[in-house]
Amino acid sequence: MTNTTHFGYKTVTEEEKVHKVAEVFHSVAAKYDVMNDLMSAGMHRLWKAFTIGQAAIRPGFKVLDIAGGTGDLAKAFAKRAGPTGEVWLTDINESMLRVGRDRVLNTGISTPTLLCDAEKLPFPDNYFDRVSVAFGLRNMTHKDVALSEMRRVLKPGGKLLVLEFSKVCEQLKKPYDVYSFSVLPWLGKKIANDAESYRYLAESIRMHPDQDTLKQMMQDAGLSRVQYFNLTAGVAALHTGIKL
Ligand SMILES: C[S@@+](CC[C@H](N)C(=O)[O-])C[C@H]1O[C@@H](n2cnc3c(N)ncnc32)[C@H](O)[C@@H]1O
Repeated sequence: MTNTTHFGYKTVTEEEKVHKVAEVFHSVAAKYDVMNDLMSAGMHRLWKAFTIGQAAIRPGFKVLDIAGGTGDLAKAFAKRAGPTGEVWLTDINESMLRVGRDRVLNTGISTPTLLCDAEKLPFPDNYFDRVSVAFGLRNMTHKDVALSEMRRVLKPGGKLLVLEFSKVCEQLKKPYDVYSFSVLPWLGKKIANDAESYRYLAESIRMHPDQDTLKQMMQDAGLSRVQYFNLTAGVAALHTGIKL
């Protein structure tokens, strides 16, 4: 039997979802950074700065950034881990990873870069001090499998950080819906000539588990001391958990 899942509001086979997500990120890779700044009015930088603070990377740390895309987190982590550290920039999508690798290299930092699926991480057990995933989990087909993989590769005492769009507070719901379903696709069309990918973005955010559901999923994956921080009234949330 073919398993189905969702791609935004559409029901698709799991295989179709993987292809469709790949198409979205091949299509947006070149304009991804400028669109991020425009769509969030630069706020994604603050959310990432908060995540970097919570990661508390020390020199020598081994860090894995999953679905790292254009490399914002990996770049910041590599600066903090220093020459004795090891920071991996990974993503399933070659177009995104290529942009990320070049951006990181342009800052004079060299990080290992690897094309890989979060659901099958090619790393040993108990290897990393920190694992991060920013705005990536939403696109994964088997989020439970990906979260277990993230836990597996963490060292005991290591920390997982999941930054993702989340559920906004009630007062913001209406204006946020108007913005997401009208302004976002329009901006996508104007800037990246791709309204569809940005419609998918809005839909996939609505389909993503809310703060408490994701917290439970992280606990189910075996993480402890799971907590979350709402950012910009829940537009995004950072979840953290420890592998004991
Ligand atoms: C919205 S981008 C986020 C990029 C970057 N982390 C950031 O915060 O700007 C989502 C990324 O998730 C990646 N992705 C989707 N499914 C994945 C999977 N199963 N394994 C690894 N990466 C995946 C996509 O290729 C894409 O680069």
